[in-house]
Order: sequence, then C-alpha cells, then structure tokens
Amino acid sequence: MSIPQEPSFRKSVDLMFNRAVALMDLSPGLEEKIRVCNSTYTVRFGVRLRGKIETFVGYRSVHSEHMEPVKGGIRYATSVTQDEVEALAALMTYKCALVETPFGGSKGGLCIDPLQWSEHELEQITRRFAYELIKRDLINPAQNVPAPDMGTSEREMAWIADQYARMNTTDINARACVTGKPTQAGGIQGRVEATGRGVQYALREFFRHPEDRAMAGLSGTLAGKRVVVQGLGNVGYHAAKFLVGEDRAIVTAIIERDGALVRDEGLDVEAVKLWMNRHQTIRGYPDAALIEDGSSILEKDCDILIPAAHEGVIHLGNAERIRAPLIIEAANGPITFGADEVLRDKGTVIIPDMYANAGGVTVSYFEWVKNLSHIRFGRMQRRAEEARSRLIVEELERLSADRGLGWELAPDFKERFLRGSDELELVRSGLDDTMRAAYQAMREIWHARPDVHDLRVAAYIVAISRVAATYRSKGL
Ligand SMILES: NC(=O)c1ccc[n+]([C@@H]2O[C@H](COP(=O)([O-])OP(=O)(O)OC[C@H]3O[C@@H](n4cnc5c(N)ncnc54)[C@H](O)[C@@H]3O)[C@@H](O)[C@H]2O)c1
Repeated sequence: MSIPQEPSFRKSVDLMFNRAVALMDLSPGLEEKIRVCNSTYTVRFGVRLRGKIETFVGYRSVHSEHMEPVKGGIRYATSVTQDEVEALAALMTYKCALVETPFGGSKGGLCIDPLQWSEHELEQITRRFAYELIKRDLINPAQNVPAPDMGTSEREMAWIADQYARMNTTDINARACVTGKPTQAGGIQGRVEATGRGVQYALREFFRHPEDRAMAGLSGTLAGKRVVVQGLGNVGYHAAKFLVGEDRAIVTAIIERDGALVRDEGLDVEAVKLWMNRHQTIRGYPDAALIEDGSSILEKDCDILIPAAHEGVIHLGNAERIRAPLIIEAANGPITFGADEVLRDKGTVIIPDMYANAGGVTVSYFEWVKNLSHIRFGRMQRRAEEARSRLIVEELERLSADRGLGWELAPDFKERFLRGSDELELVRSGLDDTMRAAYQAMREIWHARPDVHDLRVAAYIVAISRVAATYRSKGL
C-alpha cells in the first residue's frame, strides 16, 4: 500500500512547534530564533580500510545555544541525513528545557551501517570522526557534549573520550567531553539503562493520575497491561525489561527490523534479547509466533504501544488502524505530524518523545556533573548517612527492648537501610524526581488550558517558554 507523502522529519518537528507557539505570546522574531537550527557542520573524511580509502559522511548540528554546552547523541545509521540530524537537534533543545538540564540542543550522525564493520574498523572510523569534530569544538566539555544514540553505545563514547583526551592533554575536565561512557572510563552507574528507565518512570507517573489514565480509557496500574514494543535496542529492551520485571506488565509483541515476535501470554524479554545478541536476528526464536511484516504489529490490539526504534513509523498510512489507546514515544519522532493529528482525533493519548525519552539526557547531565566535580556521587555523604541510619535502628531496637514490644526489623531491610545510598540509587532517585516534575509541568497546562488538547502541545509550551525566558534574559 502506498503511504501518502508527508513532510520531512525536520518539517514535522517545526509543524509541531508551530502548533504550540500559535497558543503562546511570543514575538515573531523570538519565535523564529528558537525554531531555526543555528548551524550544521558536514564532514566527509577518509579512512584506509581493507586496503582502500573509504569515505564517510557525518554531521553535527547545533540547534540552540541559549545554554552551553549543547547536548545530543551521535547516531550511526545508513539513514542519517542533515534533515534528520537537525530534527533530532531541535528535539534535544526542547527536551533539555522540559527536564531542566542546563544544555542547548545538538545532535550528530554518521552515515554508516555499523554491522558491516569489525570492532577495530569501527574504532578507526569513530576516532577519525571524533577528531574532525574535536578540531572544531563540536566535541568539548564546555561547548558540545555528545552521548550514545541509535547504533552507538558506551564503546564508541569511550573511544571519543580517549580521542579528546589525546588531543587535549592539559584539559582536566576532558572526561566531561562526552557522556554515556563505561563506568571505568568516567561514566556513571545507571546511564546504560537510563532512557528505558525513564520510559518506565514516565508510565508510572502517568498511571498515578486517574483522570489521565481515564483519558486513554485505562484503569488500575501497569500490572497486567499488554505492551507492544518496537525496537529491542538499548531503549526498548530496558523499558520492556523493567515494565515486565518490576511493574508486572506483559509484553505481547516485539517488533524488530526483520519481523515481529508475538505471544499473547507474554514474551520472555530477556530470552528474546539473548537470542538477538547471539543470532543478530529475532528469526528462529522458539517460544513465539514470527510475523514477517513486523510493522503491521504496530496495529495490534494492546494497552500501551512503545515505539523505540526509528522516526516516522506511525504515519498517515497506518495511523487510523493503530489500536493502542496509549502510545509512549520512546524513540524520537516515531509519529509524523499528520499521524499525530489523526491519533488525537481518535482520542489516543500520546506521551511525547521530548518527555518520554528524556531519561538519557537527564542521567547524562548527572554524568557530566560527576566528571566536572571529579567525585563519585555518594562518596562524601555515604558514611554520614550510614551513621544516621544506625542511630535510628539502635533507637528503635532500644525502644522495642525497653517496652517489651518485640519489634524486629527484617534483616534485608536493616541491611539496606544501614548501607546508605550508593551512586545507582542516587541516579535513579534523581531521574525519578526529574520525570515526575516534568510530567507535572506538562500536565498542569494540559488540564488547565482549554485550548491545549494533548501532552505534546503542553510539552512544547513548557519547553519553548523556558528557552524564550533564557533568550530574553540574555537581552535578545
Ligand atoms: N540511547 C539513548 O540513550 C536514547 C536517548 C533518547 C532517545 N533515544 C532514541 O531511541 C530510539 C532508539 O535508540 P536506541 O539507542 O535504543 O538504539 P539501538 O540502536 O540500541 O536500538 C534500536 C533497535 O531498533 C531496531 N530497529 C531499527 N529499525 C527498526 C525498524 N524499522 N523496525 C523495528 N525495529 C527497528 C534495531 O534493530 C535495534 O534493535 C532512537 O529514536 C533514539 O534517538 C535513544
């Protein structure tokens, strides 16, 4: 079936922006300043591989420098284009403003199929790409700080950090030039899981509000909710794993590039991931039905749809047939502008990307702060916390003994309480707090303003107001 022609990803983001600013009181000049992408650097570089010179094309786009450094991931995919990178950079500006991380928006991309190259070759390519960006301050702890995105992970971030350190031997803050690093290379606990964890916290927050659940025709908690996930990569896998393991949701389908696995009683997410890691495909997985046309499963009856792969997967060609009453955009831009309108008219509730996947940049912010402060979270206060907890435990035990109450703390509770918070706990609590606060900010506008009909417009209004306030305070 042919899919109707739709605006590009970049245009789609602009149209969503326009829908929000039409409800705001911004001067046209400031509105335009916020909308436009400040700059995009295109680089073509050669690397000698397998006996010949291969040329690669990469981009680093800076959407807004109202705050610096600017922040945004680096994507490795054959589909990378300037349009895509600029759209993603714009979303980063709004996302950072919404979750109050003090960054402007940026994004990078390299046009490459990472699966075609060995690890050693990818390291050579990454180091060369990083060299080109570092030379132009497009990777720099004070100016532009990348992170992982589709097709990249901790591994690439470690290479980038090392490349920067080699080129800037006297920069004491070198490690803060990139986030999403392995912990042994200056990363932070909880960064790998952060975006999926944020999706879980966003859903938990949504389900805390009975009126919001009711808008999607849902009730109760996440337990037993049927979830369809598209993309079992970093974001989709962690979201699915936590929702099943900790909230007792049921993942009834996983859509990947080579088909979909369906099992109405619930898939074993861990087993599917293990299979994918081993075979580079979901095909052949024994405990589920394989559907060849994976994207048709986006239309499967379920309670929550989590697109966590790519932009533009819900479009004018399938929006009408999407049956999920609640969609949480774990990926960036999975719903086109046109599809967004169709879904809104149908009453589908959409938790928008700029909020839903903000867990990554939130924990990246914690990592950046950790690198600049040169100390692990929890290191200074852990013993003090432990001493205070011990006082409470001793007092409880004394009271119980004095009054013959026979109280006894469960040993595992006592052990945890006495241990104090470690870095992972601090990161998770900071992320949870951030996701709750940002949801409240969107929700207030969603419910208070009769002209705001969905969470996406509310999110844009919060974000744009904050960016505008920063520009105004600079005298613009
Ligand atoms: N990694 C992060 O911290 C982060 C943060 C914010 C937003 N995001 C967004 O989340 C999305 C996924 O990123 P990721 O880091 O998980 O990437 P990833 O590369 O780890 O995983 C992507 C997964 O999607 C699958 N996939 C690709 N195209 C597909 C298709 N057409 N249909 C079904 N499956 C497909 C891939 O096989 C892979 O398993 C992207 O939109 C990215 O911009 C990622």
